[in-house]
Amino acid sequence: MEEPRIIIALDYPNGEQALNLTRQLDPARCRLKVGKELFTRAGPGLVERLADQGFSIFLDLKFHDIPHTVARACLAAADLGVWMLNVHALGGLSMMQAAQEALAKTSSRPFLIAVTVLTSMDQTALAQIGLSGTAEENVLRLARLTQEAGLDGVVCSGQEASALRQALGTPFLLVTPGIRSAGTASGDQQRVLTPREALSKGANYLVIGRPITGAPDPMAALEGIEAEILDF
Ligand SMILES: O=c1ccn([C@@H]2O[C@H](COP(=O)(O)O)[C@@H](O)[C@H]2O)c(=O)[nH]1
Repeated sequence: MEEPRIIIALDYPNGEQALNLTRQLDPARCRLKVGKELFTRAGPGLVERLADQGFSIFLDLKFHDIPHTVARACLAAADLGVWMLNVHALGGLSMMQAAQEALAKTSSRPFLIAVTVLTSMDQTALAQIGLSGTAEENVLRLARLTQEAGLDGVVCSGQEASALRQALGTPFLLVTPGIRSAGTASGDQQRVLTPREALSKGANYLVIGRPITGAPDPMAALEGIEAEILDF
């Protein structure tokens, strides 16, 4: 079996609802993302439990604080046995370097990536926080900084994937939320792309939440997305 490209965002209000889905999943088929809601509700125990079951866990807590605090938080996350974790690139070069250096000393180092510009933000939202330029220009600048800090990749939208792949080369991971199949509701996501488009532009992983977790039949929704990207 190919390495799983789909990372299911387990954005549930409690551990039981998350486990109801994961009981039906095979770690060879998909990876899982635990974000702020589920982590705050269910705690690190659930993360360890899912990792012990063989799932690759992306702990999406988007650390953004002073370098010392972020480095310590990354160590705590790595101790949970996660596959991937992240920080905000807007925390700056020193913060990302501190996180990277802390994790370099761990025995089974998780991938460390940085969020560039949230996929829920469009040009207007960027201007509101004082960032000029297009989303792609901002994503590219922050991704270059992330690479300079020695991280493994970034979170970006599929829309920026080609430009990043061209500018930053192959080993750099591109993890893309804002994935919506044609005709699916975008919700609060502004920079969206279909699963096929994101992969064809160079994304390594697709982060997909509500299109699966909010579907009447989540397993059927997952199968539909898998069918869309069968040849990748
Ligand atoms: O820029 C970002 C960074 C993280 N996310 C997270 O991905 C999922 C997407 O969920 P959907 O339901 O498929 O929209 C969610 O957990 C976000 O916290 C993101 O969307 N954009």
